[in-house]
Amino acid sequence: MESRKGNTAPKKIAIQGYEGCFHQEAAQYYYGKQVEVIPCDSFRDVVKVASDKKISDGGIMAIENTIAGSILPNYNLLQKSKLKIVGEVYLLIRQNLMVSIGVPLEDIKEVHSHPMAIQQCFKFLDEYNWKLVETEDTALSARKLSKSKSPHVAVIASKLAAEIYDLELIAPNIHTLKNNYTRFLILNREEDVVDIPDANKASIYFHTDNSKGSLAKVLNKINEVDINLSKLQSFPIPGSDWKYSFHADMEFDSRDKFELALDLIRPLTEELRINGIYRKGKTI
Ligand SMILES: O=C(O)C(=O)C[C@]1(C(=O)O)C=C[C@@H](O)C=C1
Repeated sequence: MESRKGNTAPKKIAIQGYEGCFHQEAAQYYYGKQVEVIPCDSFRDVVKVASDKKISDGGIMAIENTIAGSILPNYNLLQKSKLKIVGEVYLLIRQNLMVSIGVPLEDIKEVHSHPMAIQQCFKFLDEYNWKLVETEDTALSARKLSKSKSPHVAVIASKLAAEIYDLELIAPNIHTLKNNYTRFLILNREEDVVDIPDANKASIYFHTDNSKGSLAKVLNKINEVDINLSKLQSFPIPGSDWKYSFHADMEFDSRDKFELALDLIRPLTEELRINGIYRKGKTI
């Protein structure tokens, strides 16, 4: 299921950020414009709210970006939660520098934004001697600036945020690479997950006994059944003296191949968990 646009009742979806943030854009793409987003200050809060069926129908969480890389703590949050990945969205991110109306570039002393947004603009920011201030969210930073009207603060956020909060876009498209994409995961509670018949992607978590060649054996089996390993992320297992666990994303053209891969790698792993079976996301 790529998109749930057209479904009747608007979904209540936990997102990281506020009106005008990139998570909202991802939510509107996946669930349709009528989606009711529940703004959260942190990814931890997204997981908490998304896990609570009295408050929400799930959540959306950024997981990686083509410039700034993986958001590693989010893999851990996912691992500890009972949430499953049911979809994904790849969103083109355009970062812009904005100020209170009339503030010239020379007067800027500080730039406020989400750490991932700041990281996406280092090439531009390195040309100035501004203090970089990490905040909860791009759009919230814009909202705060619209209230404080500080003549020394600039914000990195979307064009939409500049419009909503009536800020002046002083430098557009300041992200380091044109192809600046963020991948967002669509998360549902385990009990609400329905089987997606045309699923062609899965995310798994596993660790081996850490013996020589144990990871290579797992990867060889995945290759043998003609599955494309689209991402492999390692993490230290806390308290294990430098042993590692792995999160793998796999793309396949038949569900049978994926099930076969699981059967083949299960005996080679000490723990194997399926974090989600879903349709590969579109790039928008
Ligand atoms: O601050 C926002 O607008 C967000 O939606 C967060 C976030 C992220 O977590 O990566 C989303 C997309 C961009 O990569 C920058 C920031």
